[in-house]
Amino acid sequence: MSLFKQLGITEELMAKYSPLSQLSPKYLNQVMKHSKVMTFESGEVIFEKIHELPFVYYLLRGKLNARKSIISSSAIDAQTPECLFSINDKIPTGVSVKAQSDGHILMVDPKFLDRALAWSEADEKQPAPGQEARVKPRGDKSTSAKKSSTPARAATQVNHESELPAGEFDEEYFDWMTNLLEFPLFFNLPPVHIQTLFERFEQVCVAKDDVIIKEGDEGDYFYLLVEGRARVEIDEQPGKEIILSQGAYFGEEALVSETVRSATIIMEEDGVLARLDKDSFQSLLHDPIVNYISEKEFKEKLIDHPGKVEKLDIRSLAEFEYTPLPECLHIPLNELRDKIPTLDKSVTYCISEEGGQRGDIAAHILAQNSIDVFVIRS
Ligand SMILES: Nc1ncnc2c1ncn2[C@@H]1O[C@@H]2COP(=O)(O)O[C@H]2[C@H]1O
Repeated sequence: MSLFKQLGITEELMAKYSPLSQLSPKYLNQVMKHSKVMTFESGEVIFEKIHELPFVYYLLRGKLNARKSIISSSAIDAQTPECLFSINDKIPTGVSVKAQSDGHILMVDPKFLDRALAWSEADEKQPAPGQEARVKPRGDKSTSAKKSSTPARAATQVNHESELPAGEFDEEYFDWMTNLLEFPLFFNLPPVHIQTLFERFEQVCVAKDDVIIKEGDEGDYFYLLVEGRARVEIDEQPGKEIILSQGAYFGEEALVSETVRSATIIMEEDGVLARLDKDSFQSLLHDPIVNYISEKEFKEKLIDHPGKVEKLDIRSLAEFEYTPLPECLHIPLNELRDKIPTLDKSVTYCISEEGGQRGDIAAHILAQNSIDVFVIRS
């Protein structure tokens, strides 16, 4: 029997802990697969004058004593509600931790947890049923893009004969692309990137029922829906109808958060896509859109532009309540789209570091809505 089973460490149990409680079952399962258990006996020294904690630690059973100095120490007890959060903030630099009883700790890989949270949050974006594209098309609806005569069956099996060589778009298509560049997503692009962007986009003809992206697959391309409609299907939300129409784009989340695809995208009708490979997306779209600043630079901005710079925390309510950030606006990532109208477009929002990779997804959402945004990273 595995140690997890022996100690009763189940997904059901871990779903009570924060922020693990925000993960849908499939992501929680993955996080647990990337976790380890540490058992300890009463009197054992678990951490000796610790400098950096390599894991996120959850005390599941037992009592610990964190000792700063001969006169200063604090108890950590698995039975208390505060242990439903990680105990990392109770073990600052230089502290030694001794077990007061037998017990065990779950050690979670912080990077993997961060990704899983970003990935899970992305899954939870729930636009109203039948919600249309995030980017509305402008210009002529028609396009003379060449159509595939043989339907493609999957993203990896698209009919390559139907692709136009990179950069060879017909005139009408080029107009459509030019219009697209007026949309907020492309606002911050350095002009030099625009031409390269045209060159790197590949045009792909697709047929009704083609699976363009499959949930759980590795991210490879970013897509624009040039013609036709597509359906978004999310395993965790069966029956929910999300339709993307001409002008929409998709496939950015796996590339932004470096996780697998958060949804399946299926063509509702014959259509045309423009796709950009991962590296080009990263260098031509992601990097110019998601700008990072340090905490020091953020503070300088606050002084230089009084009232026009605000820190934004996109963590969940539970995380925020447990470790609130002073003077910080809090909007959980899964509510951000809905709250866009409440944001002041004359303000630059700086997303706090605590949100990890979810901050990058938030930056994309804000940038798409013409809001100036930075992500704070040390
Ligand atoms: N709720 C949603 N509404 C619209 N598009 C979505 C939604 N969830 C996921 N997507 C898109 O579906 C894509 C699936 O692949 P990615 O995770 O790379 O990026 C995802 C988004 O672009």
